Amino acid sequence: MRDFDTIAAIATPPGESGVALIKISGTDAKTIVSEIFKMKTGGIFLNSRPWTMHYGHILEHDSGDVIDEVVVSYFMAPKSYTAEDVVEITCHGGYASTRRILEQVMVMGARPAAPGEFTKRAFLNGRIDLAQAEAVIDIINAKTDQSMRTAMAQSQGRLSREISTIREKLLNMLAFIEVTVDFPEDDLESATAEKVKDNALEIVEKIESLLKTSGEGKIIRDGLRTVIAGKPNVGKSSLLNTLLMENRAIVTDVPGTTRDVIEEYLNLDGIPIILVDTAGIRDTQDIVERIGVDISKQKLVEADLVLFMLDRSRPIDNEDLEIITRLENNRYIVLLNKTDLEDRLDYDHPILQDAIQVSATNGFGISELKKRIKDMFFDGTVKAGEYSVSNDRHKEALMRANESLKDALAALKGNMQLDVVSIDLSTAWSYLGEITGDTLQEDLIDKIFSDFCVGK
Ligand SMILES: Nc1nc2c(c(=O)[nH]1)N(C=O)[C@@H](CNc1ccc(C(=O)N[C@@H](CCC(=O)O)C(=O)O)cc1)CN2
Ligand SMILES: Nc1nc2c(ncn2[C@@H]2O[C@H](COP(=O)(O)OP(=O)(O)OP(=O)(O)O)[C@@H](O)[C@H]2O)c(=O)[nH]1
Repeated sequence: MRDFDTIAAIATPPGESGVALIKISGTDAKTIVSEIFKMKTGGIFLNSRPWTMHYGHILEHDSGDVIDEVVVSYFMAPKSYTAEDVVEITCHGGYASTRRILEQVMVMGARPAAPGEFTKRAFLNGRIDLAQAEAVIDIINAKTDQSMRTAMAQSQGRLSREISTIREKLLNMLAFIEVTVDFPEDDLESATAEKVKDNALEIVEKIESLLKTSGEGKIIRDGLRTVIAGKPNVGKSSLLNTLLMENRAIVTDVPGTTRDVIEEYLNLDGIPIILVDTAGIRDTQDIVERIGVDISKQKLVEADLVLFMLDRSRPIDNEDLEIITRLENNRYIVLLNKTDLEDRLDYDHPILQDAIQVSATNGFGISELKKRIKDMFFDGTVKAGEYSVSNDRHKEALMRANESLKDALAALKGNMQLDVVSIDLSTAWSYLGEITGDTLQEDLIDKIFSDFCVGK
């Protein structure tokens, strides 16, 4: 194991809570805490057995003043989260206690941990691979049970095992080719080519079945960005409220949300939906409103799905048509709202063909809308209990590996030299290794961990 310096961070969110956790990892973790921890038993923490918890008080080192009442646990390397010595201090939740304890830990020689640094050490020390480390963030970010299941499966090595199996197979193929090339007198070329081809086809099939899950996988991990669009006053906000009333998931402050755009999480039978309510789109001279309208237009561009709403109690006008022209590049569902009022629509317009009749105020048609969304994005590629590829980085690596394998197959078909085929196979092997972090450059690895939160 590599020898790193000792790092520390508060692992729980800032603010008031029942308890808070301060994590310390590295060779000096135990010595550092020993200096400031007075155990109730009178024992010395430095001599405590691993994987035990101890009750006592954290003292300010210089004055000996009691800072807080705590429970301290000790995990001995390599059986800990980071695979280093880890000490965890559980203190009373709150700004003052956590800050003062962390300060003492620093005074004793620890350094503040960078975002994701604990998990990064678990990776660098070989306890988990990169795909498993990435799953840790996905677990933290998971908004629905379904998102959580996918992330947990990945953190337990589900994808990594599939990738390792394929990479081993590729290595065997490479070894096989090498033997053939080294002993040309045995005239094994064509038999080897045949065998390599069979194996490559098998791997392509495996990779493609993984790739097939990636569309749904991404939605399960990141959520389906669904923008409610339409003219002012057609009932967009009412729809948002009706949808949220039944199935509100976790309400978070999504960064970048402006006053004019509301973003909320909705749990649609396990599918996380980021519902975006936009300002009504129309031409306006009012500067403030125009900013809102411009943001709405931008949100349309970023949407996975647009719910385009019309007020059924009024004829379609130019303002509606102007929004329709913007929908050409989006997947959308047309909603005809206010079905409780008199119908004044002219149904000639082609966009109205598959429209769903709803009432945002009395809930009419809402279950049909939900079903339509599910049918549109989930064709059952991901079956219950199956793992899906949810991360764009993994998807890209799989796609590149697949291309290299296809190059190898083309070379075999063209009766190219077997060592040409070897190059393609080892390129595929290398791309797949990026997923588990075996062949990824250090700066890219650093970037992945920098997206974590401090204390993870
Ligand atoms: N107190 C505490 N709770 C926590 C965490 C933590 O770091 N501390 N976790 C932080 O995410 C999660 C649990 N993740 C963990 C992952 C690995 C190990 C660990 O010690 N693994 C060793 C030993 C396993 C064993 O005893 O067999 C290993 O894998 O070698 C601990 C926690 C959630 N709860
Ligand atoms: N009768 C009836 N009224 C509705 C229905 N849905 C919304 N409304 C009413 O239509 C009006 C406008 O609704 P909002 O939800 O604020 O419309 P909006 O599209 O968000 O409007 P802007 O924020 O201005 O873009 C309100 O008075 C709602 O009560 C419906 O299904 N039936």
